[in-house]
Amino acid sequence: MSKVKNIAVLTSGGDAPGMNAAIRAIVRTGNYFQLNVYGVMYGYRGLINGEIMKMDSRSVANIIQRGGTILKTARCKEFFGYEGRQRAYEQLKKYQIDGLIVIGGDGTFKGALTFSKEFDIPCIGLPGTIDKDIDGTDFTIGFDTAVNTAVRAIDKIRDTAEAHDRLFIVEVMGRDAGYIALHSGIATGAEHVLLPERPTKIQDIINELQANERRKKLVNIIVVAEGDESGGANEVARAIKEQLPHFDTRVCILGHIQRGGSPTCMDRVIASRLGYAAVQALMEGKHHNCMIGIVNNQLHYTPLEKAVKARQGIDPEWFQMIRILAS
Ligand SMILES: Nc1ncnc2c1ncn2[C@@H]1O[C@H](COP(=O)(O)OP(=O)(O)OP(=O)(O)O)[C@@H](O)[C@H]1O
Ligand SMILES: O=P(O)(O)OC[C@H]1O[C@](O)(CO)[C@@H](O)[C@@H]1O
Ligand SMILES: [Mg+2]
Repeated sequence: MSKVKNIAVLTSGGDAPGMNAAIRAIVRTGNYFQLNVYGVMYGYRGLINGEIMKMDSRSVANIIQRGGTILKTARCKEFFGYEGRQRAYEQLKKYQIDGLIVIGGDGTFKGALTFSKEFDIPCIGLPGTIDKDIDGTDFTIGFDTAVNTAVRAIDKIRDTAEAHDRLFIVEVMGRDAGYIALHSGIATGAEHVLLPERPTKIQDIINELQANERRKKLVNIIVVAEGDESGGANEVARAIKEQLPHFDTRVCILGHIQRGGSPTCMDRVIASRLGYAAVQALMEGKHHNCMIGIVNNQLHYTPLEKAVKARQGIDPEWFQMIRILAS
């Protein structure tokens, strides 16, 4: 018999499509096993301020297909301080909550780790971020939707680039990670992909653009991750225009459209599996203070201290492939 009776769930950091599917899975699994499930509004801010409500199966009806998060989200400065976390703990005590599920990125997990150590509250993390920048999981809730949104947008940009023989520099999200850029760039046949994981050599790109011009290849798409050290699409455009002023160059920053929208099937399935597993982990008293991810299609449990920002080395072969396939 599970000792856990009352659990809470919150979403924190940037929203990600599929968070609602995870909330739904948590509430329905919890209710099925006769737990009380509380939803905390606005992430850690709502925990500190006591914006907590009981949820039941009907309160999560018709949300699996919706982007955003019905619990809303926030980035909360007070939670960085002990006093804020103590206030949060008092709220959990008030509702007799004995397990907390946090859905967010690496920052959210750092907060949960400190909180669980200080106040002995079991926490489970679920990776919810479009950036896919977390160790211990092959996928994060939201990445697949975001990257598909970027692909659809870049396909449209290519149409107009083709019509005008233009160079387009498209900036995609990814604060410190280039996964959205890498995958959307490959999937749209981009000529270049610039990522924070690899130093950008603008001069090499300029040389290749000139070589393309000589062989009458006049349409070029460069996908830049916002976190690339070159400073983003505007900076790349400025550097290129200095040497190639005759190129008809445009910049498009995709921005937050990548965070919204109905989650893909893949994100809904990942979120449902992870939400279901999170409740089971709390009930079984196993894997406390772990993030649950998916590795090789199996659930994978990573201690929160190791569920940190991932910066994978990207094999240089990928970049060679991008150049060959775009030639
Ligand atoms: N070191 C920390 N100690 C306590 N709380 C933290 C810490 N780091 C982050 N948090 C809490 O987690 C919140 C979310 O973190 P952050 O803004 O880094 O987003 P994230 O979870 O990494 O998601 P994403 O990067 O996808 O937007 C912070 O606003 C803060 O409340
Ligand atoms: O919406 P905000 O708070 O400006 O955050 C933007 C950041 O969040 C992310 O979308 C991740 O959630 C990053 O790709 C981006 O740098
Ligand atoms: Mg983060």
